[in-house]
Amino acid sequence: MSARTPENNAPHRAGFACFVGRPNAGKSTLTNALVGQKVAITSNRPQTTRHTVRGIVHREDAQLILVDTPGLHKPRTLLGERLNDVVRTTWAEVDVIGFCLPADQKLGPGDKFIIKELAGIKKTPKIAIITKTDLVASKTLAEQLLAVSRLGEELGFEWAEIVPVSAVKGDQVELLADLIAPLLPVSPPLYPEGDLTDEPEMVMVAELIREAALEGVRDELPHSIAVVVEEMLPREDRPADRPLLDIHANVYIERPSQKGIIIGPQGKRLKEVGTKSRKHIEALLGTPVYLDLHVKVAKDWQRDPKQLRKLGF
Ligand SMILES: Nc1nc2c(ncn2[C@@H]2O[C@H](COP(=O)(O)OP(=O)(O)OP(=O)(O)O)[C@@H](O)[C@H]2O)c(=O)[nH]1
Repeated sequence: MSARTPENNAPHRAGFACFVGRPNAGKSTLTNALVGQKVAITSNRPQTTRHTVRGIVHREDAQLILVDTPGLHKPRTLLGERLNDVVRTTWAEVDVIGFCLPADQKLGPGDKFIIKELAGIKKTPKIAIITKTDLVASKTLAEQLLAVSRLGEELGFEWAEIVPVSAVKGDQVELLADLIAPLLPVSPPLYPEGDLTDEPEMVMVAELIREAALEGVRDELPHSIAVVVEEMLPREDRPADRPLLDIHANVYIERPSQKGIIIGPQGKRLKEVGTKSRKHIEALLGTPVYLDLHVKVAKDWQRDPKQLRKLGF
């Protein structure tokens, strides 16, 4: 395959970019908007992105592989420490780092903590992305642009670009890809066209179930939920034009007392979780799915290295 695009003879580029920023900054939504399909997990609850999900943007001139990391935060548990390690490892490996700052939130200590860490990664170009621009007036946006530019200066580095975007409205999302592309190394595509992610399907399915399970539950619960897909098998004896994929998954919680919250009265909540996540899974895999969900207690799994490994951390 040639590493040049036909029209302008510019070399083809390919590489990795990751979005960083405080929880809820809009990183997953932006990844999805760039890729054009739901691959990253979005939620209005902080720190729901556990796995490094990659979205792949295929363009004529470049291939952008987006690595979505969990938020960097003060570790309270073994899981927290592992998450921070994952973040730092990712940062050191990518070609471009996009720092996401929501337009509707003041630049706070959390952002400064992250930007300070970024300043230490000298070689990698850093783009400041002001997200959720649809939520603010242009004056607020202008102030935010200025604030982030000044903070870079204070910390002794210059942003390669500063871009305002709205992933929800699709404003400037294409422009962001245009700006990232030239910062990637000259390279032929690294993934076959059509691949949107290389995350194993079972992990993505587990994330979709976890996302549905998190919706509307009490604040202390999110960190206590883990989902493991035990089995994904095509149902036998189905006509070729009516396939069915059987998926068996376990939803793990930490304490027996949390069971009721997840399952709900007469199993109503769990049923809703199943219905909702099944729709997303079917859209992702492009096949009808029978989803079998079980709730299990794995006592204090966040503090137990053995259990963490079993649950995929
Ligand atoms: N209005 C508006 N809301 C947005 C936009 N982008 C994201 N959001 C919302 O902001 C919330 C957080 O978005 P996510 O994409 O999950 O944020 P994240 O940074 O990936 O969050 P973590 O996974 O917790 O680190 C969700 O409720 C999104 O719908 C945007 O462009 N406009």
